[in-house]
Amino acid sequence: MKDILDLDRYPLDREGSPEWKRLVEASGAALASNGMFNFEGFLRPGIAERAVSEIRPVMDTRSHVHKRMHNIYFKPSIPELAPDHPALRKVETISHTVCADQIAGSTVLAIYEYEPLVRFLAAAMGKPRLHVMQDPLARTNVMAYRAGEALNWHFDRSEFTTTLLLQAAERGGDLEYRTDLRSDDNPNYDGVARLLEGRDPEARILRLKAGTLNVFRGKNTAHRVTTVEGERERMIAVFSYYEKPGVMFSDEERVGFYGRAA
Ligand SMILES: O=C(O)CCC(=O)C(=O)O
Ligand SMILES: [Fe+2]
Repeated sequence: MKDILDLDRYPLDREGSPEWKRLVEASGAALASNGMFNFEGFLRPGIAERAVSEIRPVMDTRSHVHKRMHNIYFKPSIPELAPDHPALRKVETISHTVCADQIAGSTVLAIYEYEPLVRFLAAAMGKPRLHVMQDPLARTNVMAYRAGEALNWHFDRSEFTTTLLLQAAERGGDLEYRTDLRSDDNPNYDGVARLLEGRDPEARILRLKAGTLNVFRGKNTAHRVTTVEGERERMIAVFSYYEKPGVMFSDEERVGFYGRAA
């Protein structure tokens, strides 16, 4: 793994050492204050390109194309909102998904399963343990966005999202986010409406470099990936970890996300 990840800069493999503890502390502090942390240069030079070349053949021929209109909640309705409330404004998402079962033996899956990474992430997130997902499709997804495509405004279902950018778009394809737009006890529908109308001055744009690991607290921070422009597709791996071992999606969830149950 030391040829794949920059373990000199990010000493995940030295659990318990002073430098490991410093990294856990700094990452946890960034999560608390900024809602995210980024490990730029997490992948050694040339590794992102290698990972992309492993995935490109299946991405080009067998990825699942997801194109749909949805609201920021990914729900058909919200009981306390009228159907025409501006917080329910629909937006369009288009992406291409490759599932874990299509990339067996890949560099990306080896990183996902790397036990020191799983242990480090748990420590940074303040959890006793994290586990890889058991679901053969959902455990890791690689998403591609081509010119004109975007992942539109949403809140995440899980508290944290862990991604690894493999290839950046020439332009666009940036992570735009509005920190703490809502909270567990205040849905702030008017604030959501303002954001969707493009009138929230607190929305920020983050331009990630290929090879960066991003851990993001997205449950109450609205976010989107802006529309990709140019020839080069944006390609990103999304890692799913859970506090419980053995997590699986239902057949319905798999069909909904990937167009197939197995
Ligand atoms: O592609 C990204 O940078 C963000 C992904 C994301 O928001 C998600 O998977 O929920
Ligand atoms: Fe998200």
